[in-house]
Order: sequence, then C-alpha cells, then structure tokens
Amino acid sequence: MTHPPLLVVMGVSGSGKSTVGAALAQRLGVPYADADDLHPQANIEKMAAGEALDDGDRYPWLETIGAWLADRDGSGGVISCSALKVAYRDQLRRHAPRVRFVHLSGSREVIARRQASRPGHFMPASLLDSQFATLEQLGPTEDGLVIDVEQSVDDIVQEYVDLTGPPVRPHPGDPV
Ligand SMILES: Nc1ncnc2c1ncn2[C@@H]1O[C@H](COP(=O)(O)OP(=O)(O)OP(=O)(O)O)[C@@H](O)[C@H]1O
Ligand SMILES: O=C(O)[C@H](O)[C@@H](O)[C@H](O)[C@H](O)CO
Repeated sequence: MTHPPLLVVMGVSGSGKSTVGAALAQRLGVPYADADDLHPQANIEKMAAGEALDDGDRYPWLETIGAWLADRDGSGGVISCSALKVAYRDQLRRHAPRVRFVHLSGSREVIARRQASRPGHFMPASLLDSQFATLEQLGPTEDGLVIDVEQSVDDIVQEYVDLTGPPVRPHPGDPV
C-alpha cells in the first residue's frame, strides 16, 4: 500500500524551507511542522549570537525531528529542516526509512537577498557562508530531489507534484 508523502524540505538558511514546506503540506493535504520550532533554546541563542551549530548541537534536535517523522510514517507529513549533511539525513532515515528529501537549492546571492528580507529573524546573515560550507548535496543513493529556488513558491510546489505524480491523499477521495 502506498502511503501519503513523508518529506523533509531541506536547504540552507533562507532557501525557503518554511515557506515552501507549508505550501507543499497544504497542497498534499498532510501535516506540517517547522524544525526551527523544535530547536532547544540554547541552539537558538547560539545562532542568534552569530555562532554556527555543530554536530553535537544538532544531534538531539535531529532526534526530535526523527521522532516527528516516525510518528507520521503512516499519515504522511512535511517538515522543514536544514538537514545539511548526509550524516544528518542518515540519522533521520534511521527513524523513518521512507522519508524523501526535497532540497531547495539556489545561488548564495539569491538566498542572501531573501534571508535579508526577514528583519528580526534570529538567524544572522553572517552565518550563511557556514551554512553553504556545511551543506552536502544529496547523494546518488538518497531518496530525494533538488528544486531550484529561483521561481515562485507555487511553481516550486507544482514542480514537486509534476516530478512525483499525483500525491496519495491521507483521505482517499480528497481533491488533488
Ligand atoms: N520561492 C520564493 N520566492 C520568493 N521569495 C521566497 C521564496 N521562498 C521563500 N521566500 C522568502 O524568502 C525568505 C526566506 O524564506 P524562509 O523563511 O521560508 O526560508 P528558510 O529556509 O525557512 O529560512 P530559515 O532556515 O532561516 O528559517 C522569506 O521572506 C520568504 O517569504
Ligand atoms: O542546521 C542549522 O544550522 C540550523 O538548523 C539552521 O539552518 C537554522 O535552523 C535555520 O536555518 C535558521 O532559521
């Protein structure tokens, strides 16, 4: 039996994970969560102070995200999470082996402009280079796809649907 999509919308800070993730979850008719809401306060404070997170900071956070994915293995869901390294994505796959990654990929210039368009967000622009330096592209054995961010949110969502086919709905009979 095919299950509704279980997705992680990934990418560097400012790539559009929260915006696209929410729109994609709505289109697919599945629950949505933003992993930024699952960070321990210490992680938020560290980034706000201009210091990049390390593997030790991310490990417990990724465990929380993995549990969220495992809980929704049957119903499907979309969570926005940077998931920058293969090792982080392996950690999530250990919780939910069928999870698919949707990498929002774009130039530093475009993403920096978008990151700067959010006054008051805790993530400083100064950390964008560390995000790109930490990012590891999806590997050939990883279930995932790459979508260019230099298009509208609606077009990104449509490209996902076009690439993956009509989504299995949590409630058969729902309109696509
Ligand atoms: N496809 C798009 N076209 C134009 N603007 C976009 C697009 N996607 C996102 N944005 C805008 O870019 C900014 C960053 O988007 P968003 O906050 O969703 O990124 P993010 O990856 O979740 O960032 P962070 O990881 O730092 O929370 C927002 O102001 C958002 O409205
Ligand atoms: O892995 C990381 O370094 C963090 O998750 C960051 O990506 C932030 O969560 C986010 O980008 C800022 O809101």
